[in-house]
Parts: sequence; C-alpha cells; structure tokens
Amino acid sequence: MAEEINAFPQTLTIAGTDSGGGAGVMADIKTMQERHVFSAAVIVAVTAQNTLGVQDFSALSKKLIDEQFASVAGDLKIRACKTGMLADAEHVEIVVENLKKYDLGPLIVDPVMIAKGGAPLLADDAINVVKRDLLPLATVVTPNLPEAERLTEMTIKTNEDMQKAAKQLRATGAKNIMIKGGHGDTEKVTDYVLLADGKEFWLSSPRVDTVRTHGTGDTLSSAMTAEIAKGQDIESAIRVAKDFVEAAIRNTIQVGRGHGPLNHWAYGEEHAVK
Ligand SMILES: Nc1ncnc2c1ncn2[C@@H]1O[C@H](COP(=O)(O)OP(=O)(O)O)[C@@H](O)[C@H]1O
Ligand SMILES: Cc1ncc(COP(=O)(O)OP(=O)(O)O)c(N)n1
Repeated sequence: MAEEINAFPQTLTIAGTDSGGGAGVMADIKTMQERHVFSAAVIVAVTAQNTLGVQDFSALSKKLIDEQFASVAGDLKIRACKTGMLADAEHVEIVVENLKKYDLGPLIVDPVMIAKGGAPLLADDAINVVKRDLLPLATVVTPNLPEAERLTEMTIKTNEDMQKAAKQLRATGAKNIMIKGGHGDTEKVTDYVLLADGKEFWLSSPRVDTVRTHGTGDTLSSAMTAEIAKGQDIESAIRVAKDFVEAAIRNTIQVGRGHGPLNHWAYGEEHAVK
C-alpha cells in the first residue's frame, strides 16, 4: 500500500533565533518536538542573545525569507503555523505577503515586541502594521500585558480591562484572543481568553517565584500551534498549552546567569505513563 505523503502533523514557526537557546525559534522547536509534531522554521531575524539580554540582531533579506517560505511550502504540508519576532514593519509585510500566498493552516500570532531584558524586538512603527495586516489573518493572537496595551492603546490593570482589550483586539479581525498575565504582580498568574464564538474563560495558576521565564510566550504559542496541527479545537489547544508552559516554568532548570530558559521536558515527564 502506498504511504500517504505528508500524513504526519507538521508545523511552521516564522520567527527569530536565540543563540542562547531559550526563546524564539529554539523554544518553538523544542516545544513542538515535545508535543509530537514535526516543526519547520522560516527565520526572519538572527539574534545574539543569552539569558542576560539581547546583544545584537539582524533581520534577513526579503529574498532569503521568500525562498524559505517557498522551500517549506513546496514540499511539506504545514497544518498550523505561528509567528514570533518579526523585527520591523518591512519584515511584517514580507511575512504577511507569504502567509497570503501559501496555505499554511491556522495562524497563531505571538506579537513579540520586547524581550524580558528590555531589548526591543519589534520597531515601534511596525505595531500599526501588525494590527492592520497581520492580526486579521490570525486564528489566535497571544499578547502579554504590555503588548496588549500597545496594540489597544489602553492601560490594562484589572480583569475588566483585560476583557475590554480582548474585545478591541477582536475588532482587528483576529478570531480568538488570549491575553497573558505573566507580567502582572499578583500571587496568581491569570490569562484571559475570548473565543471566536464569544465564550470567555480565565486560566489561573500560582505565580512561580523565579527569574527563569525566558521564552514563556514562545513556548505557550508553540504548544498551542502543535495541538491545533494535531486537530484539537482551539479551547483544548489553549488549555494544553497553558498546562505545558506552567510545568516548564515550575520545574526549573539551572541554565545561565539571568532570565533562564524553561524546562521543555517537564510536562512530558509529569504526564508519562508509568
Ligand atoms: N512566574 C510565572 N509563574 C507561572 N506562570 C507564568 C509566570 N510567568 C508567566 N507565566 C505564564 O506563562 C505564559 C506566558 O506569559 P507571559 O510571560 O506573560 O508572556 P511573554 O513571555 O510573551 O511575556 C502565560 O500563560 C503566563 O500565565
Ligand atoms: C528571537 C526571540 N524571539 C522572541 C523572544 C521573546 O520571547 P518571549 O517568549 O516573549 O520571552 P522573553 O523574551 O519575554 O523571555 C526573544 N527573547 N527572542
């Protein structure tokens, strides 16, 4: 019997690299591997980065980015994709063009703007381009609190503010919204989800007292992408992703002297059949 070509669930991350291994494409691929999907990558930018900060970065040429999209789309069957660091307005446009050109499945947009150490990973003038051109393509958008504030031009302090911001983000055309509460200072971290059908829910877990939170957003959005590629509905994918990142933060690994990376094995080990 002939084997079905491309039957195995395949995902694509469209993002920047992290030489320190904790965030960006590196966190995405580790997460997707742990969630048992195959992951391809279109590199938009290369960063010189470690747990202490971002020392430098450079975005790739349009030609090389277009060629990466063509190579991936010309061979693999991508069932879900995600975006991360997109650097500037020009590169957001390049990515949008390619997302419209190829069928890469549902799109999860992690609107990465600033690294934990404070380095900007998206130029200020790109924020409007993200809102206008990228968010309308998004199946899910996953801003953290500062990103949601920039995208909505709102101050977000309360649960009601999160609900209001999510509604405003839905008006951009993004279908499902998850506002992440990692940057708050409450005892519990609470994320807010507003689904396309109007259903809303909160995901709350104890705040882990650690500085080792480098790549949390990447890990969450990659786990979500993987579950969607396997055919899970959006709500289930979001819930698995939250549990996955929570286990990865809670089961600290000692790597680096600053904002250390997560433990991408943790969820798998906690859920292993013994
Ligand atoms: N200290 C923490 N303890 C537990 N969960 C956290 C912690 N920090 C972040 N999270 C969770 O990690 C995920 C990513 O959130 P966040 O850190 O806000 O995103 P980003 O990495 O994009 O800044 C969210 O689900 C959030 O609730
Ligand atoms: C190359 C690259 N992409 C994304 C990020 C930001 O990752 P995130 O998950 O938001 O984690 P922190 O930077 O907040 O730790 C990055 N640093 N580098």
